[in-house]
Amino acid sequence: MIGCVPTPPVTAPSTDPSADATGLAPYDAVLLFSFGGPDGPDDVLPFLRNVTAGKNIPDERLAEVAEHYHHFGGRSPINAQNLALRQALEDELRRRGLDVPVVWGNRNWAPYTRDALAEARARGAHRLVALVTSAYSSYSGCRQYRENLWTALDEEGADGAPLVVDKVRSYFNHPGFVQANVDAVVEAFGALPAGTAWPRLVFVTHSIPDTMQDASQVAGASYQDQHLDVARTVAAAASERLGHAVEWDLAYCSRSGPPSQPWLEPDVNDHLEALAAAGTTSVVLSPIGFVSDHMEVAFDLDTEALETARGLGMTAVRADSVGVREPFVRGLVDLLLERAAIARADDAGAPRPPEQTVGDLPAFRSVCVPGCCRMRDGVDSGRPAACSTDPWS
Ligand SMILES: CC1=C(CCC(=O)O)c2cc3nc(cc4[nH]c(cc5[nH]c(cc1n2)c(C)c5CCC(=O)O)c(CCC(=O)O)c4C)C(CCC(=O)O)=C3C
Ligand SMILES: [Fe+2]
Repeated sequence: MIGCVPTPPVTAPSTDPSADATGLAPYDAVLLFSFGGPDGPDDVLPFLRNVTAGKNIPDERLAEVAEHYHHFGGRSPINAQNLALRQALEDELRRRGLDVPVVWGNRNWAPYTRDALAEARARGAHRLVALVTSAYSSYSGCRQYRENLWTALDEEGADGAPLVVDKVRSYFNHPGFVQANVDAVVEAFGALPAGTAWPRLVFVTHSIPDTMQDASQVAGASYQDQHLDVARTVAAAASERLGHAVEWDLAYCSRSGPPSQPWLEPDVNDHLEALAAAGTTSVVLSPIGFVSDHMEVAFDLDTEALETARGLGMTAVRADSVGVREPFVRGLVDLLLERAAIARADDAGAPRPPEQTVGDLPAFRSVCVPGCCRMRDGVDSGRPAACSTDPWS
């Protein structure tokens, strides 16, 4: 009936690829691969030392970040969130008749990557597919995970045949991730108190050093451009759902280098001040740079940025990150199946299947090119990394 046509979903309904009998073959386990976080006050300092080893982070910044964790009882929400995601993935895999274990490992805290690989081996796995809990490509969200994985594979496989691990592409422009963000933004608009002025939508992500931003372009589109692509797509879909044009910006949080080192700007707090000065009285913050409401969201946004907004007399609501929202979890399982179909095509020397995307950018590579996401423009981090065609891997 004309006039009752529902808004087309961002996710194009697809035939369920798991209907194909090959399922996740050649993979026999899934690695949920994350950052890690402290489980109690005694973990905070050793965790921070793990994260910042070899990094140029001033001591004052470390002390300040330790305080963020202690403010929440010395415990990051990230581990419980990863357990919930693992459960949601297992449930969705079972729902589709895909019976493979999901093991969980972190770069910076227990359970470590190496332990997860050992668990997968104990459960009979030989070849794993890894899902990184970072949707975007840069040294921090791609290569650093692959370097850690290379080391963990080397250590875990020291006494026998190493496991093989392939990685799902950076999935910022996968329909499931985008759809879950659209849903969260639309809900956040609905959560503003009645009578609030039409808000500005401020997308937020983790700041990175300008040098890392420059280096990220090797992957095809820079870290910043990946976010701008998602922001545009989410804002357009949200405008359509809300029946009103949404004006948006991209701002950054969690900068941590020395002040002399340029990082991506504007900082979300500075940006809120600029918006207030220009007459904006209400905002929705959408943390598109993060997949769960971990410490960077709980502290930098919910504690700091919302406080800044209140101090400026603004009405502010934070949209959820994608977490275990259904379109996101479904999308991750679609990505696992997509990666398996790519592996089968590559193994057979056959053409790869099409990959689903939304927005203006193409699907990112499943196997990174040499030097992908290297730390500094023109200079490799000098460490071998898994899941790439680097000559040493
Ligand atoms: C792009 C990006 C993501 C998103 C992609 C992804 O999710 O991977 C991310 C996520 C996270 N970052 C996290 C925590 C920290 N990040 C730090 C430091 C840094 N992050 C960076 C970038 C990113 N970080 C960078 C360029 C640095 C400087 C040092 C370096 O070059 O690596 C530091 C050191 C102290 C500080 O200076 O803040 C901490 C404690 C947690 C855990 C939260 C929890 O515990 O709940 C998570 C999920
Ligand atoms: Fe990469």
